[in-house]
Amino acid sequence: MASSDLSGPAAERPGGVRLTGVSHRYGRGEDAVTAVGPLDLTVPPGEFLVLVGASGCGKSTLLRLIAGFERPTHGTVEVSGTAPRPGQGAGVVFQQPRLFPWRTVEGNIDVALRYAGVPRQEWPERRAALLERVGLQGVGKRRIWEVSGGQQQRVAIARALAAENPLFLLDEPFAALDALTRESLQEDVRRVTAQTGRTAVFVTHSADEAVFLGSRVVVLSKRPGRVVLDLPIPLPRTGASPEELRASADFAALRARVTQEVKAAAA
Ligand SMILES: Nc1ncnc2c1ncn2[C@@H]1O[C@H](COP(=O)(O)OP(=O)(O)OP(=O)(O)O)[C@@H](O)[C@H]1O
Repeated sequence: MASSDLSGPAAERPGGVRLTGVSHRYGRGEDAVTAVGPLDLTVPPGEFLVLVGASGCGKSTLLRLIAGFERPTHGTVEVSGTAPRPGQGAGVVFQQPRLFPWRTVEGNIDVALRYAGVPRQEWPERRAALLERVGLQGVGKRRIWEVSGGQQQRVAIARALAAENPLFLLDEPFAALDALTRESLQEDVRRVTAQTGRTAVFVTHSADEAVFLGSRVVVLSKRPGRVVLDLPIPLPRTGASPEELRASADFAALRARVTQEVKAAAA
């Protein structure tokens, strides 16, 4: 496919994202802060795009614009060919799981299934499939405070997958987790997106996480964030084990490249 096609019809298909001349400012007058842009970015359906950059460079702002939680001060944002609307068209996972603590794991997933308009008789089957997909079989009846932080984040991922939206947005979802749990969840997210073919946009500070997860990594400059590196990640999405992938020379070289660019951008 010619690269010009990526900014055209591909971005209008389900799960495609297109940002054109986007910038976003918070506040007014002397207090105004331009958080991001101007930038153009096109994400074709099925791509796993990771946004990396220094703290405060506007990564979360960009994700919120794509989710439709904010409208850009300038430019246009399109998801699946139309302006995004909050809560529709994309599943979102935040750094904190934001669950209903008094409900069970299953109860939290049921809320998402109801919100997605899934008929009640289909809930048991859909719920079981979601719990299996995120490795939570056997804990469905536990209350949220009875499961670990990593399991809570798995519930949040299952909830975001419940509506079967073609777009999956994740804002530093593993930042608060220990290293082992983080790696295990990275592997799950990589597997789930490869299996379902969803488009993903993932925000992180970590070059390691970016290269492991992404089929493409975009590094942003310091605020206001602009694209300083747009790098395809030609590592196998299926077949190789996570251990093989992490141990490969290609992985190390890509991680070094991204680390270098993030440092240079922040300087
Ligand atoms: N609601 C808001 N009102 C005013 N300023 C905001 C708001 N949200 C973000 N900002 C400012 O916009 C800039 C970008 O913030 P944003 O959270 O998008 O960055 P980030 O790259 O995600 O940061 P981090 O990696 O630390 O989470 C920051 O200077 C931040 O203080």
